[in-house]
Amino acid sequence: MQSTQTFKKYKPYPLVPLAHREWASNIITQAPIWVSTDLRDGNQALVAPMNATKKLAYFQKLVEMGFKEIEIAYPSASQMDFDFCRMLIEQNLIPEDVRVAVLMPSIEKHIKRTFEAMKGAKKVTMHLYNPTADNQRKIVFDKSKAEIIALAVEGTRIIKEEAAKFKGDVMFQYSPESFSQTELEFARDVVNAVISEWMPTKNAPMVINLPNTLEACTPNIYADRIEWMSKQMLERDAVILSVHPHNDRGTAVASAEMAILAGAQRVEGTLLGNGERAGNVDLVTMAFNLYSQGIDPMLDIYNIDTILQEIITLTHSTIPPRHPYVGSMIYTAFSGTHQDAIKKGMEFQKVALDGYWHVPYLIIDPKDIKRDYRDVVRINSQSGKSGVAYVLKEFYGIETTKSMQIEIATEVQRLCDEKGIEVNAEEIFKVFRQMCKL
Ligand SMILES: CC(=O)SCCNC(=O)CCNC(=O)[C@H](O)C(C)(C)COP(=O)(O)OP(=O)(O)OC[C@H]1O[C@@H](n2cnc3c(N)ncnc32)[C@H](O)[C@@H]1OP(=O)(O)O
Ligand SMILES: CC(C)C(=O)C(=O)O
Repeated sequence: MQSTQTFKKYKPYPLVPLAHREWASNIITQAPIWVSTDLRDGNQALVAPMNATKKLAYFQKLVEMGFKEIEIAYPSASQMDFDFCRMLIEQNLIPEDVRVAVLMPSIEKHIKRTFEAMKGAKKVTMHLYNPTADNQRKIVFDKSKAEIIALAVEGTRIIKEEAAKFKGDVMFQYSPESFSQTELEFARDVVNAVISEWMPTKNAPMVINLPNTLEACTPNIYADRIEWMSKQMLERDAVILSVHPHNDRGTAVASAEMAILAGAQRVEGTLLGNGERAGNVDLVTMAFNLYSQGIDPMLDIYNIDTILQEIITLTHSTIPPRHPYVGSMIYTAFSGTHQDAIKKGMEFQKVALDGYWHVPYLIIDPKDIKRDYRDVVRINSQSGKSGVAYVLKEFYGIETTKSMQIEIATEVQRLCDEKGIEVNAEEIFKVFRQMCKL
């Protein structure tokens, strides 16, 4: 093995001084406020960002799924983004119950341009961000902590001034971008300075969004940070605490879930986790995680295969076969003992009286998302007699005795070994016919 010390250039992530940690004893009992950022954060990561026609088709899918808050653009970034906002507003394409969100930097001309883009919108979230992490302050902005706070407060002040003239309902959102690498005390100071400038009330709350911009710590530490911030924030009752997890360490879903345990009320993410680098948090997986715990996900995920087919066409992406809940292989077992348990579980499920799902190895009932029970078992050299019996029953309605199953499975196994790949139902039926001399 090559000897290398390069790992030493990475600093370990600091622990959080949390005296009485509460989140670890909590459970999730309801869906958070979902915010899709597919059309902004998701879109900015595509090789070919969507044009207005594609964005509109995507927007309509998000509405169909039941999203009530959708980040649609960074309007001051490009004419395309600006025009997309105008199109939605002027053609009255935003349903009454949907709030659209737009992102802007703390730069006066950008803020004014953003308000111009949103003129006529009935419900809008004006989302201000500026990076706050040490490396951003020093390297990118060459600003002191006090200057970074001043930048955030000045942006807030300008938005407040513009919002006072705006006809629609404005929700203000602030993100200390790169929160995940910002010293906690400083993140608190920036956020509290912004809250003090905006002065939200219980009846007119604002959003504080704490992004895991570059996911750099384990989900438990992110949760500690969220709980710490939640306890240190001014006007907590007038703040909707939001999170925006990214997936750099591959743990965005866990981070988001633990953040909810720690007090987050709102989650920003994308369908299938599209987004910068390793992506944003995957809201489809999050919604199904709630669903599989008996919690209403508050999103229409029942036609998810149809919706996602349209989404991946728009973004030129694919769904990995092992993607949780929605991959093509998620409800399929090849291995014999799993197939045996599934077969027995399916039989038990037919007579179960308690209304709950009991089938081993299937996280949810595939029928809930209109998948076919036939695909639950596929046969290769790892399969056994129960699997073969399952296929004969599902595809041909053939009941087999245990001794027949052993005989057929032995021959099917020989065939699989010979072919080195799975055998299909037709081939299994052929073996059955030969054995039974039909
Ligand atoms: C984590 C996120 O996803 S944040 C969103 C990221 N999305 C995007 O960047 C897409 C939209 N961005 C853009 O269109 C452009 O970057 C713009 C219009 C914002 C700025 O464009 P330009 O003026 O050409 O500068 P550039 O793209 O190089 O951006 C860097 C400048 O913005 C400043 N800046 C970056 N973020 C912010 C912010 N939130 N508030 C204020 N200034 C900012 C940087 O300090 C730098 O300023 P400098 O030129 O004085 O050094
Ligand atoms: C602007 C913020 C919310 C962002 O996109 C991020 O931090 O990833």
